[in-house]
Amino acid sequence: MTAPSADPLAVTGLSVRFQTRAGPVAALTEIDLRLPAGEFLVVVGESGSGKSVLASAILRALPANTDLAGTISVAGHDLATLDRAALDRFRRSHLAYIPQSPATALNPVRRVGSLLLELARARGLSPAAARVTLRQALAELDLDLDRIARRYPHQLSGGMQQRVLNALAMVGDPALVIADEPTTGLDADLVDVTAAQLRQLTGRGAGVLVITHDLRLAQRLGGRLALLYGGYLVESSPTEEFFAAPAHPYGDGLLAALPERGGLPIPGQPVELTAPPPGCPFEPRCELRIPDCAGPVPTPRPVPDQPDRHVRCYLPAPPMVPATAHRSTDAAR
Ligand SMILES: Nc1ncnc2c1ncn2[C@@H]1O[C@H](COP(=O)(O)OP(=O)(O)OP(=O)(O)O)[C@@H](O)[C@H]1O
Ligand code: NI
Repeated sequence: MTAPSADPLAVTGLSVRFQTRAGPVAALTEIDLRLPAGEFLVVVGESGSGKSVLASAILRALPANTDLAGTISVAGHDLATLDRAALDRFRRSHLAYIPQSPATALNPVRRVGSLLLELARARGLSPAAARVTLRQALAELDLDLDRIARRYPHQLSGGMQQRVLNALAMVGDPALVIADEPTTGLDADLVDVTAAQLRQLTGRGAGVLVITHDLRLAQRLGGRLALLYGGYLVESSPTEEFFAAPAHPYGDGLLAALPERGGLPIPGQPVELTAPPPGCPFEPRCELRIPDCAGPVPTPRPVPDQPDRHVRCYLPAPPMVPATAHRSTDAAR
């Protein structure tokens, strides 16, 4: 069912609008993304920037009050063309999804063991193979399949639920793995194991999309980084190059907010998605703004001399300086 040469994920011109009583919420606007096999795509951005909506859009799990424009292809398939049953089969067999709130992700009336084995078998494994793979993935995360098998999901702690879902992603050969904050509630050792497991998945050829607040985790995973702000993809860069010198002023601000880089929070408030500014969404908070930034929204363009980086920014020479360098004057104020 998978086209062999297709990327695990390709998103073109994706916009998502929620119709609410307060008016339309512009959760995502004109997003283009590509995730090749065997690579990481790390999505970062502050709370409300649209990260989880992106995951839901890819999974076609958005609520009914949603207008979606653009195309999303998973392993060469446009899921919009599938009916409910085919969509469900496709998701179970080709996709692994680690949701942001594991508590609501596991069927509350099913015992953990039989639920996990059923989900593992949907990825095409025999019962025996499913059991072996699950047992091993759980053991790496310090969980014993036999000890948790007869429990119900609510009888597991939040951290255990997170680990159960992370382990499930390791089963079979999903073409695309989407992990929304996979390290929530895990201590440093388990974060290490989780990073290693995600790396195993890329090693086996999966495309792995990781959504995270944890910039250190993003840096460790590498691959490419997609920076969201107010529902726009404001920068797309190799992760290493982003951390060396972000191209977008918002990226620069995020890094400057890290404790080890000065801990200066970005001034101002996130975008009001029911009434976004007419220009660049970051303009009201941007210390480097120029008159152009007030509108219209800049289109993505390659960073000068770095064709594998794209930025939505009017600055003729985007920051591209080691983060915090131009903020030192603020710190001295
Ligand atoms: N069903 C919905 N109806 C209306 N607005 C919604 C709906 N779902 C999400 N939103 C809004 O869309 C925006 C993006 O939400 P999203 O959950 O993607 O943020 P996020 O980047 O994942 O944040 P966090 O880091 O807190 O998880 C938010 O302003 C949110 O309130
Ligand atoms: Ni989220």
